[in-house]
Amino acid sequence: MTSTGAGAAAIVVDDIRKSYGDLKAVDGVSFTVGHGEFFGILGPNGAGKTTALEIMEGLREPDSGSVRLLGESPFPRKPALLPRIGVQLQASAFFDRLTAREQLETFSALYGVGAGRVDEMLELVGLTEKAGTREDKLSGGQRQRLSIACALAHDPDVVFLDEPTAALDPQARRNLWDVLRVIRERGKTIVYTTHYLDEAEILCDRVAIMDQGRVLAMDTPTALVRGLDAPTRITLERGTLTAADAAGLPGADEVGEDEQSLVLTTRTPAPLLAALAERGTLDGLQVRTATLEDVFLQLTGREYRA
Ligand SMILES: Nc1ncnc2c1ncn2[C@@H]1O[C@H](COP(=O)(O)OP(=O)(O)OP(=O)(O)O)[C@@H](O)[C@H]1O
Repeated sequence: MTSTGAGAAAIVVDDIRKSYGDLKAVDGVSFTVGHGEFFGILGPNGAGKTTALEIMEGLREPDSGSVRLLGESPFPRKPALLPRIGVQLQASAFFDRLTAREQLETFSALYGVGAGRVDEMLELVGLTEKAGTREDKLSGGQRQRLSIACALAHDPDVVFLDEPTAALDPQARRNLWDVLRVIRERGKTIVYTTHYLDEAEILCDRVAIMDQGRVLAMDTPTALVRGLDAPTRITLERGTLTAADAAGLPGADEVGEDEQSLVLTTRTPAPLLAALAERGTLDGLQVRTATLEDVFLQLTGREYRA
């Protein structure tokens, strides 16, 4: 726990609103983020995630509502808060012509901390071997990781990351997930935005799903998915079992067929999977449970499109 006291929240967002002309970018958003929590703000493009994040960081003033960040109002900027928060800068905010190491040294100096953590930060984000490479010669994923390292240079308590995995290839995204997990293990409070629901489901302790400026749902990903009470779909390659046999298995609620596959729908997957295993039909079997995309569909009536 930090100096805000045991049990106190790291961030309290209370009914914030922000309009641009007639557009309600953030339309009455409230939530609390606990110390050490990895909190995700999710939603499609234009949902209001960045605006909400910038209000939390103190970069933008809300039209109404309030934010307490580590017990302080972040807007207007509080010098006392700055050493305690890390904000990931967009890659374009790097200094020209500096190597990865020099970027980190410069950020450390700006924060008034020594360069003692630079090697550790390079190691944390997997850039030790690129320390001497100029930032404009790094890949997109490497630049993202460097920008996260710069946000951590002064060892802040709370880290804000705006779409850190956007525009990365799948491998680079996964590498970055490992970095985010390590930051979380170090006890940092992380607030991040993403339009990748699958990723948030894996990484976040809790998520707020936003759409059109509002929070539609907020909870742990597991609780949100469980709340759907959606069935599990088990797909078998066609020919492994007849539809009639499948319908007689314990737990098989519905059986459907198409040219390639047999699809069993169940609310009790364990006995059904056990029965399928007994019949030696597990080869090529796929199990699909509900995801946050299904939660979004239920909440909005629309398919999720990032
Ligand atoms: N400075 C601004 N002036 C006018 N409109 C803005 C401004 N900033 C954001 N908006 C609009 O407010 C809405 C919310 O934008 P915001 O960037 O917060 O959404 P987002 O969920 O972060 O989307 P994205 O994933 O595309 O970044 C959008 O419709 C956007 O066009």
